[in-house]
Amino acid sequence: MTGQRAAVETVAASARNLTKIYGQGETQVYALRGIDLDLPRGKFTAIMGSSGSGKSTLMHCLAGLDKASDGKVTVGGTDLGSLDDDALTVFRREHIGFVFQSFNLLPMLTAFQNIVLPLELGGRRVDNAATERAHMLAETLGVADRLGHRPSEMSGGQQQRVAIARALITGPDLLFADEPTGNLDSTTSAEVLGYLHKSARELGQTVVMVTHERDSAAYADGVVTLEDGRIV
Ligand SMILES: Nc1ncnc2c1ncn2[C@@H]1O[C@H](COP(=O)(O)OP(=O)(O)OP(=O)(O)O)[C@@H](O)[C@H]1O
Repeated sequence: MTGQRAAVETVAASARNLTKIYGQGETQVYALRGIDLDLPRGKFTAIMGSSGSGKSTLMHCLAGLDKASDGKVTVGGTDLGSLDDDALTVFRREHIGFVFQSFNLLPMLTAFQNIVLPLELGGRRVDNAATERAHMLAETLGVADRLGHRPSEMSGGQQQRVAIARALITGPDLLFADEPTGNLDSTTSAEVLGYLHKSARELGQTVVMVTHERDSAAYADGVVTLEDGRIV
């Protein structure tokens, strides 16, 4: 095995000298000041830091939602800097899953229909294998008995777990969770964080979560702390 392939198999995503500058001249803001980071495959990593430390910027650059000013981001062996906007959109759809504070489920669709939606949007058929995977994810995330329900018929925690299943349906290289428990009470938050951890441990999914809560970060296998655009 070549060194490069070995690296791709153990590291899901990496940043090298990742730098992000907003604005120009006197209004320039250095949001990221040369970040070097490897996200281990199949692990749950938390990105922590106070407000303005660069957490969202780091996540957006790693997820291909924002372009770096300098440096390099690699996800699943692909250099994101080598992709144009259209290619990046397709790459995100196929290789990156997103979970947000607001669950963003479509209200008129059932849980099952929400979970398989990314496949349909990507032009893939929901065949037997896809249906089986949706059921397996629902089982793992404890919402198998809710598959026929619409979001309004589910609790916040259940909706977020359906959103996690939806983000995992394509088997992404990375699952990004941006303050995933921001809208949940502490008991439900603990449950959802437990399921994110389970997604890494049992399904081998690489999970990255942005949070400003130390309690939430405690569920992760590793914590990256940012301060003023640097890892500390
Ligand atoms: N679009 C933008 N234009 C100019 N400055 C920006 C922009 N986005 C972020 N910044 C600045 O970059 C720095 C990092 O912001 P970022 O949103 O990444 O921090 P954060 O840690 O996610 O904060 P929070 O926890 O409040 O969301 C801050 O100083 C912020 O003001």
